[in-house]
Amino acid sequence: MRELRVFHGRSKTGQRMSAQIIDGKATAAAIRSELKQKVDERLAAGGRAPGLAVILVGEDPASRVYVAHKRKDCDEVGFNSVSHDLPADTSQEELLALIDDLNGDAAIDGILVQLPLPAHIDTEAVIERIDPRKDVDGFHPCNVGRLALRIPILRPCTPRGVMTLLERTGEPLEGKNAVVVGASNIVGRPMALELLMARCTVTVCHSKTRDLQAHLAAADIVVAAVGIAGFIKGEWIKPGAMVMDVGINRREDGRLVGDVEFDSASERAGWITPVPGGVGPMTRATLLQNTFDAALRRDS
Ligand SMILES: Nc1nc2c(c(=O)[nH]1)N[C@@H](CN(C=O)c1ccc(C(=O)N[C@@H](CCC(=O)O)C(=O)O)cc1)CN2
Repeated sequence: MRELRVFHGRSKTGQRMSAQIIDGKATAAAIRSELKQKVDERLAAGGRAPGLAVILVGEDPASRVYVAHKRKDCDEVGFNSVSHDLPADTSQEELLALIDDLNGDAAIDGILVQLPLPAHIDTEAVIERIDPRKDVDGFHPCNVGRLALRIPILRPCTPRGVMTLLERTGEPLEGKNAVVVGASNIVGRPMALELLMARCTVTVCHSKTRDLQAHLAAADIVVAAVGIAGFIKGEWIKPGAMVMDVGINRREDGRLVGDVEFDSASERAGWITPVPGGVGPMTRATLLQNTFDAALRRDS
């Protein structure tokens, strides 16, 4: 794995570590650089820049940061990004009308509506209004359905990003026991479909799962997506497991941590993603890949 940072030593808190750290930031940078080259080639051949519309409704501080990063990423790779920052009291009808306009806009290949939306807006209705061919988040029922049928076109960004990281380790995935902790629509469920497509044996655990530790004890791959800091303890990890931490939780002291106790898990895991710098940057890079793929498909 080109971007792999191997770390056999001691962590900041002095813990002995044996896991190989998967550097999502470096992998994401490599993907952006590959895309930039493809965009340059496309422009040189007389094509147009892929266009991404990014819609933000309201003032959620984290969403503002994520959206700003996505726009910056577009600039870096030469995409045309169009911003729609709407006030928190935007009605559902206004948002749907904007999506209708963007669905019909020939310069736009991808439409992204940053989540979460304000409570008065029906998120499912908004996602379903996006033309599936422009649904670069991969959340539309058509795209999730295609993934379930193993004929994906646009795949949800975080799970696709996790698969990219797993694949770039060079470890065979086929036949491995994979446990996904969390069953959300945007991560847990599509993650399970991705792992199944890679021929893993997949278990999805959630808040009603009876013996999480027993499932994890057999897990060669763990994907943690619960949104609770340090929820998964290091001693629950099977020695040598590949641990992919999707959680991004801000502690009271301001530090960002994942859903997995990193130091203790690093002593047992074979591979592990850090937080920050693991899966998060891959979500952004995969959005760019999806937008490029959508542009190619619309042109063909
Ligand atoms: N329409 C969407 N909304 C949301 C998605 C999504 O995929 N589509 N996912 C999350 C938020 N998200 C992208 O939008 C996202 C979150 C975090 C990161 C990231 O790079 N995190 C960094 C740390 C960032 C920080 O310092 O705060 C990291 O983990 O290293 C990227 C994308 C919910 N909404």
